[in-house]
Amino acid sequence: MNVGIPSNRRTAQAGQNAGHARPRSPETKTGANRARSPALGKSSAPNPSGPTTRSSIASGGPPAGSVGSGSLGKGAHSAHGAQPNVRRVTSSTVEEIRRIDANREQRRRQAEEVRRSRQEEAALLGAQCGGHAPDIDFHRMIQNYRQQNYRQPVRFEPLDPGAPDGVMVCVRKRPIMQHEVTNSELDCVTACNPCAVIHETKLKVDGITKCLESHQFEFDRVFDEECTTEDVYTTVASPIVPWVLAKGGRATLFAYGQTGSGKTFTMTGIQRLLTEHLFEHVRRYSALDLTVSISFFEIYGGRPYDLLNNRQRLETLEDANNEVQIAGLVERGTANPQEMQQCIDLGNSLRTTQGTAINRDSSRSHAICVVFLRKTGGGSIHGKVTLVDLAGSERAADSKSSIRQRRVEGAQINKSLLALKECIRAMGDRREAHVPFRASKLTLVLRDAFISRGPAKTIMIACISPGMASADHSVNTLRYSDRLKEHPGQHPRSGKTVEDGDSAAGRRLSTGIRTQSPDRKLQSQRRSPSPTQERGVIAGARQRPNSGTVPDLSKDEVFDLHSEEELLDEDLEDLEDKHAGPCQQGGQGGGGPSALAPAAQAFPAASQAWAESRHWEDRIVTQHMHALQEDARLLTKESELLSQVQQGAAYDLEWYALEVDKIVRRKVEVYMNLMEDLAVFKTQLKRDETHAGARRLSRADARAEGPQPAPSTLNVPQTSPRLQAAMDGHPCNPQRTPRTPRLHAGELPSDVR
Ligand SMILES: Nc1ncnc2c1ncn2[C@@H]1O[C@H](COP(=O)(O)OP(=O)(O)OP(=O)(O)O)[C@@H](O)[C@H]1O
Repeated sequence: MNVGIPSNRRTAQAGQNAGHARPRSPETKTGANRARSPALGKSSAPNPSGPTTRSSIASGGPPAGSVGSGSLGKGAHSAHGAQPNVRRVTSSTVEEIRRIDANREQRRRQAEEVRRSRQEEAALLGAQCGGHAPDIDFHRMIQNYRQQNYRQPVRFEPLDPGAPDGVMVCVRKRPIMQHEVTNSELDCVTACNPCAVIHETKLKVDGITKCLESHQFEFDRVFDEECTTEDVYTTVASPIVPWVLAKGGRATLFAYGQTGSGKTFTMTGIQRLLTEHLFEHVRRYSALDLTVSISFFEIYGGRPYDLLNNRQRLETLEDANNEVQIAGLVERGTANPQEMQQCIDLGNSLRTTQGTAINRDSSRSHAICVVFLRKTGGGSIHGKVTLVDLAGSERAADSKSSIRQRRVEGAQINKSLLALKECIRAMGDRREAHVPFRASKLTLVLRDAFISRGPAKTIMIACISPGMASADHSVNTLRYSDRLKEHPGQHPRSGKTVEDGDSAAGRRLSTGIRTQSPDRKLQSQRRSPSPTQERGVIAGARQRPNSGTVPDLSKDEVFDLHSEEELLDEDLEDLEDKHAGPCQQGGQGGGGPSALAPAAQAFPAASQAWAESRHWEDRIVTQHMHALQEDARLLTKESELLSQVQQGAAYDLEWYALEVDKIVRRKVEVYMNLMEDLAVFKTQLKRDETHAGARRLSRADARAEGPQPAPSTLNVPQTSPRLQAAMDGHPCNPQRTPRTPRLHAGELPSDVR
């Protein structure tokens, strides 16, 4: 009601409202509401029943037709003396309508413009990426971050091996690869020496709004994708050569990182460059009278194999001085760079590689190339350079896409990498009296490289992939590397996460070992430790919780490692037997034919179940991947639909509702199918477990009683309580849940209908 408001103030207010998109005043609201009434459309027509003003209604005047303008005003003015008010209210209402229309039109134009420019940008980006445009919004966010935080990279100064710092950590980012571009992946790593930033792309809790989480780290040197291996060598490795010669020191250089991140690429380059450089310096230091020799071996599945001797299986022994010796390891003398390079090439060609989901040519072992500088004649070691190309750390998800053997390898690799980290950290921590070298074969054979009587230097090159799909793994790699630099009484100097901060859970991830759920932990605790557990330092840490042997290994991690190890014991036996090459047959500990073969002969049902399980294992992972991809596609569609409606571009709400309905139905269908397959898979797993139990029992019987009992006389053991509990409690347990019928497109399950 405008009663009591001076007319001149109301006019001014109406003028203001027309000019600015401000919240409506009560009067403009009234005007707008009235404007929507059909009567308003006829306002210019003469009104026979006479005009009515708001003041007249307020004052109890006669009700009449709609508010109008033009001729309408005269009678009203003469009758009630209120025409100026009518004109003003009317004109403000019309103006309000016009303003609303104009605003809407402007919003529509703006939305259209944004859409067009987004499309143009996506097309441009798509053209740059060979038709596979990555997510344009994330692309913009990363570009904005780079623009806003740009600073000149610090020049690459060669590392000083004489510096007191324990471990030097450098990072190398490889260029984005064609297969990543084809998968529409974004480059989500900003490398600017000495900083490395990983941008993780995320959706907020509403599931639609995109946001960027940037993890910042600082290292001794950070090499971007433009840097060549020569740059890395000159900065990181070349200062080591004169230092080793002059000081008689021992230098160890690691390449660490996710599978496919460029470790082998970097390490083979360093090996090649070192060959020339080393001989050059040996000539320069001719007064020392040194010879160069080389050993090259790999650790696969926890066992060393000689790469310069046809992959002969080796044994690690400890001598009277507690020094680890690798019995039978060949050491080849090399007179010139060419000979040394030939040895290196031979070793690299014999290394165990396999195609994985991430890398077509993935190294599945730790390759250790040791270059000795020995006194001519005397044979004592003057200096030593150890180049370690570590096997790629993996997420469980990466290895799941491969066969079981890859998973077992992956678990072994992660276990040894965890042990390596703990050793390096324990050495850096002066409070640590004990360094857990026995935790893995890798650390055991490297013990000599770490604890030598003379000067020693350790350098880690952390390799990271730039792809968005690897972002979480790259963060883990950098956290792992960052923590190598921690020293007592100091805070970690970087590893800052913009937004959420560095959560404990995130830190745990950096160990490469999953954290257990409380249930699983409890189950692990209940189980008695296996003999293998009691060997390593992890077992020691468990027995002496206060000894500080493994300083920050959380209990979760310890238990996880144990259960993982326990689960893998059987598999590793098979794996090692399978891996033994022809050269090992009949040799020391030679595996001979695969251990699976006799078992398969003895238990045809077991081998069939095993084969079926492998089939289902692959199938379930593929199905899950497809479900996720479909879900992601639907989510994108859903968010586009929603934003269209929110921007007012889609007016057909019926169409909108139909589209949403279609999307939701499809989602239900996809996940119901997956659940159905999961139910079958769980049955397979149970059968698998039963057969494995039978095999274990048979082996134990054979060992205890001599001849192996006939399969028909076997007592098939019950499924383990752990698996039974897991299956009983799981919604997909086929015994508990009736098998869901496969849905056809557009059909809804009965409980959803
Ligand atoms: N800096 C680089 N420049 C160009 N290509 C690179 C670079 N780094 C790695 N690559 C390429 O990336 C691919 C994977 O690299 P590489 O095999 O070295 O990875 P990796 O970390 O050793 O993997 P894995 O642990 O699985 O053995 C190879 O094709 C390699 O040529």
